[in-house]
Amino acid sequence: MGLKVDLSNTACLNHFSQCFWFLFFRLLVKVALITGGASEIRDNIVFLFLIHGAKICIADVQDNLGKQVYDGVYPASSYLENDHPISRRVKMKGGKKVYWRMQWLWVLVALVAVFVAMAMSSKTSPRIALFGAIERACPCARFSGIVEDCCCDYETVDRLNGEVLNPSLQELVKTPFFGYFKVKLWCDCPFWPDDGMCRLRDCSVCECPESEFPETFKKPHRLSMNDLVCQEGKPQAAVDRTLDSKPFRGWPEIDNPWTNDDETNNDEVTYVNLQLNPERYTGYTGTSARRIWDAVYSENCPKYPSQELCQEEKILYKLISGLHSSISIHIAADYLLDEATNLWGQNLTSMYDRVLKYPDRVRNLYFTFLFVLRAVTKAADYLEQAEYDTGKPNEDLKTQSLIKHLLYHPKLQAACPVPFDEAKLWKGQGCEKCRLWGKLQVLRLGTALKILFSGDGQENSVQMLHLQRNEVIALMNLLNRISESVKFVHEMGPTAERIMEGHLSAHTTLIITWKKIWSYVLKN
Ligand SMILES: Cc1cc2nc3c(=O)[nH]c(=O)nc-3n(C[C@H](O)[C@H](O)[C@H](O)COP(=O)(O)OP(=O)(O)OC[C@H]3O[C@@H](n4cnc5c(N)ncnc54)[C@H](O)[C@@H]3O)c2cc1C
Repeated sequence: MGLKVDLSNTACLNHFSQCFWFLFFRLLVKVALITGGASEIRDNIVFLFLIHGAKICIADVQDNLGKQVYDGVYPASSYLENDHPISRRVKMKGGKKVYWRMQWLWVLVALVAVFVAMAMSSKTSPRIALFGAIERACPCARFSGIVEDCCCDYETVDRLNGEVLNPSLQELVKTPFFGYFKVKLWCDCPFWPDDGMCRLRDCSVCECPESEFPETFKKPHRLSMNDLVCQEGKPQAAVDRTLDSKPFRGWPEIDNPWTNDDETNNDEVTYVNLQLNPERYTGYTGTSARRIWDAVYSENCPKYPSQELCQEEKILYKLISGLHSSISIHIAADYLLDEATNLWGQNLTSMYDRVLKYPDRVRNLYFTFLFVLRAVTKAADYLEQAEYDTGKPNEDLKTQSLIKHLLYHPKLQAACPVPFDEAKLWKGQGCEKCRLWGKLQVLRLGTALKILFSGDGQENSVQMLHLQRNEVIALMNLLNRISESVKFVHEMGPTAERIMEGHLSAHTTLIITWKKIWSYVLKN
């Protein structure tokens, strides 16, 4: 049959998409797509439905040759009216009942096909149940086994994070001790002139009045020189020491040699309430923001991804990348969706485009989490004995008990006692290479590095570790931030991937399907 139908005819297509059954079938196809049906079956279902819709559409066009083309909605029920070609044809074979039976047959066939597709895909892909409930499988089937260079597997990390770490950390960062951070927000950029301006109001930091900042934080505690044991004639290197039986000796005001920031100059520092300054989308984008990341990567990992990189350099790269992933996840988790209405929410597309699409970035996030967790557990004795005094005794007791709960939780001890084995790295004295990190200006990671690579790597060393109050605050907040990112990836990652990958394959499928319809129509 040499039927010529112009499928680009908009009236036809309008009518096409308004057909009730076609929409219903399309819904079923969507379910098949979301559940990740095997591509062959999925294509055929789409093809089948579109052909059915096309037949109705063709019949309409045939029926209206020489008449005015339809305008507006043509409801499905009108197929059953007397003057409609299909219902007329159906009536000749027994009237409306036969027609309806035909439609139910279609529905039955469609449902069977969808369930077969779901069953076939269930072995290989994470699932969404038919009515929207997310089945909690592994975060992404791709991430299983031991986290590279670490001593725990992905499943354990997700479980421990969900059951122990994240809930405790969320509580901990709300306590007064961990809620305030002393920071020098303004300093000259050593790399290029920068006005530090960004587009959104949300970019600016909400500083807190000095009166709100705990009094105890303002009294400096200087270590006596007896506490400092010189190493290679550099007193600043002497603060890097492993732990002894009485680790905590008050909060010192000594600069961290692993970072460039000098927060000890009290004239220029401001106090921020971290709860009022969540890490989220700030509108800091474009070349300015990207330039910073470029500088961070090129300064610290100039040869990446060359094979010549030594283990230490690879670790440095993974830490930066993991931190970068965590920041990107937070931006996506709390995004300004509509500036006009000030609507905030999750942006799963951004999360997918910036992080999930690149499995290495997810792996680096998990790696950084375990690295920082190891720093925290290694400093357990120190952190347990530290004073969390903010002048609010009840709150401070709670802080102390939360710290103990976190550090000595039996599940953590049992499942992941040594999240990362730093003993395999930086065995030599001094480790000038590691001091590259000083350029990072990232106090948080700097603190983790300071704990992990203090002293000469001997577990029994009696030399001392001294942490600033600000460093401990930064460290626990960092652990919490990465814990949030890992949790978000675990909970929302599969949905984001399914939506994004579904979109991509839906577009591809549609193009292929239109081609099939076109050649089918031409042949018949
Ligand atoms: C320290 C720091 C903190 C920031 N905090 C915020 C914030 O709180 N809120 C906010 O809105 N913006 C923040 N920004 C800016 C934000 O990180 C992005 O730079 C900005 O949103 C622009 O993003 P982008 O998509 O252009 O790519 P960027 O995130 O700028 O990435 C630049 C390039 O780095 C590579 N890359 C990206 N991610 C990774 C990864 N995980 N591992 C390896 N390579 C990667 C890619 O090639 C990418 O094109 C921060 C930037 C920095 C440097």
